[in-house]
Amino acid sequence: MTPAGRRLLVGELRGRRRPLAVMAAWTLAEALQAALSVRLIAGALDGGFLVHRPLTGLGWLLAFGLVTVVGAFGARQVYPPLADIVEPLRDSLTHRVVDAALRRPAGRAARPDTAAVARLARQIETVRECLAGQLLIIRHFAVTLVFVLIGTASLSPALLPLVAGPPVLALTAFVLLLPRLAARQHELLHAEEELAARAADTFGALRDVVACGAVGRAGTDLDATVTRQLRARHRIAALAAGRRLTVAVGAHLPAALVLLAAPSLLRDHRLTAGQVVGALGYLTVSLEPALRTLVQGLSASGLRLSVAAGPPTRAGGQAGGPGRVGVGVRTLVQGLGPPGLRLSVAAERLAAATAHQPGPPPAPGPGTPPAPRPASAARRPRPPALELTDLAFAHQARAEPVLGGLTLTLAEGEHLAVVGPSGIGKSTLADLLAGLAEPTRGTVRLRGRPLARIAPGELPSLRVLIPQEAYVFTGTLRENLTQLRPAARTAQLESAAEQLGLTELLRRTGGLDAPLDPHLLSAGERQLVAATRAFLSPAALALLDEATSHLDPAAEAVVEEAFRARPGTLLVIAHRISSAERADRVLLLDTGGPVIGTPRELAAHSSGYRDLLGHWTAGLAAGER
Ligand SMILES: Nc1ncnc2c1ncn2[C@@H]1O[C@H](COP(=O)(O)OP(=O)(O)OP(=O)(O)O)[C@@H](O)[C@H]1O
Repeated sequence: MTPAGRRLLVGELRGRRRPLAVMAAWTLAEALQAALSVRLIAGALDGGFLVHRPLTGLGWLLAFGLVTVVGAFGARQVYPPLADIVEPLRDSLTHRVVDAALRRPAGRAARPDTAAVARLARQIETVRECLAGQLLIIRHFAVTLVFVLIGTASLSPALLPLVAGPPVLALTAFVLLLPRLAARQHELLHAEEELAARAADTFGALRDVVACGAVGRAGTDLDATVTRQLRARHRIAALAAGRRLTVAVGAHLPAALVLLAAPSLLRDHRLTAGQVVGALGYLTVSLEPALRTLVQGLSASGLRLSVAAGPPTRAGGQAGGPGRVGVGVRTLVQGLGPPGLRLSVAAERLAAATAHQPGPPPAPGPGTPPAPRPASAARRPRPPALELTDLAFAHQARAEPVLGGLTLTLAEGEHLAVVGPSGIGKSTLADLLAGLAEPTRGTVRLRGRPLARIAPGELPSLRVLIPQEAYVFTGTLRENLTQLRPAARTAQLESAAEQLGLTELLRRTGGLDAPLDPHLLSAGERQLVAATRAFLSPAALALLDEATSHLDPAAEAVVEEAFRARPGTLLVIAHRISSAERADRVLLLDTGGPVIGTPRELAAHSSGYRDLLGHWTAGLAAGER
């Protein structure tokens, strides 16, 4: 247990001396039964029924019944003081955690943590339940062991060495095993959290995964995480087998030794049949269940306690060394790391489903010669970069269409901003242009080619979509940035990083070839990586769907300026007014129908655009943007 954890628990328990003392007193009453019951049965046999004095035997049994009632009453009375210990502990922990959480400064969270309250309650419940369980288990075992030893010695001192040695040996082995079990438990939790985080990242950024043709890579990543979790589970299963051995050595071995020694001890009149039955009773009825409960309880609820309140794990935002068992108040306050969500099956299926999917053919590199054009093509005027004709889309045949017939042409090199109220269909438009959704009616043409006739594998070389939820995979920054242009040289990568404002991240993470852990990046940094990857792609059409929403306005301007300067056409679904105002033209999607014009024209003639400007400006004034 870490010093912080020990301090927390000791501090909490110190204030509860009285209930602890009451609990100890009732424990003694409960233990009286364990200590006397077998002795009384042996007395009934040896002093009563075996010597043909049934009334004496019944007297012993009556005493046995009384002791059992006292023991049961004692067992019942243990719970009120236990509640007096753990219930205030829960209140105290909740108070400390909430207090610390409220005082914590708002940082640049990697992503919003909406489940924090539920996790907080669960972690505290775990600590409370496990602490109560631990107190009961340890108290019960200690009392049982002492009274089993005293009871056995009172039956026959000759049995004591046979009964005392193995439990002590087993306990020592178990105590030595506990830290390794704890370490394995942490390892498993870590693997489960990593899997949950990776699955959430991948599923959350599925649009980006598909848009940048990284389905195979995402599947491989998930597969590796699933394998790590499986290995951790195997390791913990192997260690868990050691717990059964502990019970066998601690309780079954002494019973076997008593049975082996009994014939010679009976022959030498150093032992009676009743004493043999009594000793076996102590071992099988009292010691074995107490030891089994201790071993299972400590390695299950004890490790749960250590994990619930132990060091934070990587997915929780901090490195935590395995094997550090403890109730860290800092962890309770800060961490409350993501629960080990059991997504392994889903992730395994995804990995299996994507393992054989063919990826897109490699995008042409900078040095790739352009495809030969037919002689007649040289004479034809260059087609527009993007042409939408009567484009309509509905999610279902009888559903209200999201887009109802949009016609629009974008020239090569043009910069269009798309604006409109939430839910009007901006992302749907981006999906249609990226080929991720099929129009219900109308056509999309990229440089004159109908999108519907372009093979999916060719799409990444023609258009690139950067959605709000960016996909960054484990590997190096170089691998992430060259996903869409594998042949990009270091100088190109560095220049792109410079233009998009990624240099600081490059420096912090240790350069292009240093390992990159996506979970250590903020949402904005992930967007920067995705934007730089898209910037480097050979696609002439870049579609930014609120792709810079997690960046501040200055960083957003840097990214958009870089894309404006890049050869090709730019369509930005605007997140801020500044973004729309930078564009050559603005497409307003509104309930009254689409309107297009320069920012100035729309401000002058479109009441819908003016409404949006007002909304944005009010937001700015309120400090929202
Ligand atoms: N899979 C779906 N099935 C049915 N309706 C959907 C589905 N996905 C989106 N919609 C609906 O389609 C409409 C357009 O959604 P879309 O995400 O394109 O809007 P948006 O303008 O991008 O919104 P926002 O600015 O909030 O991102 C919304 O009303 C949305 O609820």
